Amino acid sequence: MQILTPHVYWAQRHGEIYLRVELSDAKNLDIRLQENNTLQFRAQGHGAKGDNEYKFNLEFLEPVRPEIEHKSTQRQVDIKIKKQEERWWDRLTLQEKKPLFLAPDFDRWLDESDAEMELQAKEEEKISKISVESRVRKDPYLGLKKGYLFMYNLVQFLGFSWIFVNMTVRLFILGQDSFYDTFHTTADMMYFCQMMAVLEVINPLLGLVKTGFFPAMIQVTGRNVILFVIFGSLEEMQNKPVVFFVFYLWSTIEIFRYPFYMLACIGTDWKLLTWLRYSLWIPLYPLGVVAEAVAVIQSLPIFDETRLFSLPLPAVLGHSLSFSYTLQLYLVIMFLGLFINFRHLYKQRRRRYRSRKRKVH
Ligand SMILES: CCCCCCCCCCCCC[C@@H](O)CC(=O)SCCNC(=O)CCNC(=O)[C@H](O)C(C)(C)COP(=O)(O)OP(=O)(O)OC[C@H]1O[C@@H](n2cnc3c(N)ncnc32)[C@H](O)[C@@H]1OP(=O)(O)O
Repeated sequence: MQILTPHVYWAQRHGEIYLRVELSDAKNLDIRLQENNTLQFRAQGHGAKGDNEYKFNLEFLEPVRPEIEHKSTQRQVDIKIKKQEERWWDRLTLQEKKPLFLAPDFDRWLDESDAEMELQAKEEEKISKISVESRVRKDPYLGLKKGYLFMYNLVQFLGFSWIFVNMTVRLFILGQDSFYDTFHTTADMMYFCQMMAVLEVINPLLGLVKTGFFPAMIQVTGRNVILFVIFGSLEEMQNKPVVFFVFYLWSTIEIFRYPFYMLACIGTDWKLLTWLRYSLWIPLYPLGVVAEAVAVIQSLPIFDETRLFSLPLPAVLGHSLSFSYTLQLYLVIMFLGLFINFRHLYKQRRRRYRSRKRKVH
């Protein structure tokens, strides 16, 4: 048998040398480092000149470690050698003239600055992994917290879905007639969901979620004023079509927001659901505030008439101060609340899409 030289391709990193020997189905591999820092390769296989014995020697530019890793596949033999010192080499071999059988491995090739960036990225990844692991280790109740949040979001999702489906089915069957008894058919579930929603103000206070306390407070208080004070305490309001629009707008966002949070609890993210959670509020929030404002305005004469919640006044100032004045002030606060939460949601949307874009590049 003739002894031939295979084609050898090489690339380096600061700490390693990679060699790719073009020899398929290599057998009887004998790869060793000789004392003079020379790699000796010998094997039988199928190379450029067919089935044969192939060999080559490479005397490295700088000292390498004696342990050599190699893997023979059907197509090639991959060799990894560790440098004694982590340093960029100007060339592979001690002899200046490049051996004819040796060429750069362009699949693996990086120049020094690219290799440095790769090294840096690996370091950063290692550091962030360590910090995530230590954060997880630091909080022994993380599983419990996630479990609680998951259950909370699931219950809210089921509640609002029930309201949404119920209203939609009734709308298809009864048409506009369904507007008038929305309250009687769905109020109990809405009471339950909105009472539970108070937890959304408590959760950020306990550090369970990253939500700001103030936006959550505005959201929950705003809705509960409408539900419990305007609709709940005035029977005259309960069969007005405005109830339908308010409940429909509230539940439309929630059937997307809560599943989005459920997925976040298990570290999952569905692009379409995320987009809906961070986009649907753009039309729904102003519409919701307008519907709520209509409900408040419609309730003003009823409060004037019934004197419900009116404030007793000394006789010289008149009989009592109607609750409708408080509600007129509330109308102004409502649009202030709309502005604060609209800005908050806009920032959350920008933060979400900006950080995702950064992750992609
Ligand atoms: C002080 C008293 C003031 C009283 C003032 C009264 C004035 C009231 C006027 C207000 C008008 C209200 C009108 C309103 O009722 C109309 C409507 O609702 S119409 C329908 C449309 N509505 C909406 O779209 C709003 C829906 N609501 C919300 O989006 C939230 O309630 C809000 C607080 C506004 C914003 O949510 P948040 O700040 O939580 O943003 P994110 O969703 O981005 O979440 C931030 C991170 O926290 C994680 N998180 C949050 N909650 C949970 C949870 N339950 N479970 C798990 N994880 C949660 C979330 O995943 C984010 O994490 P990361 O940053 O890692 O992604």
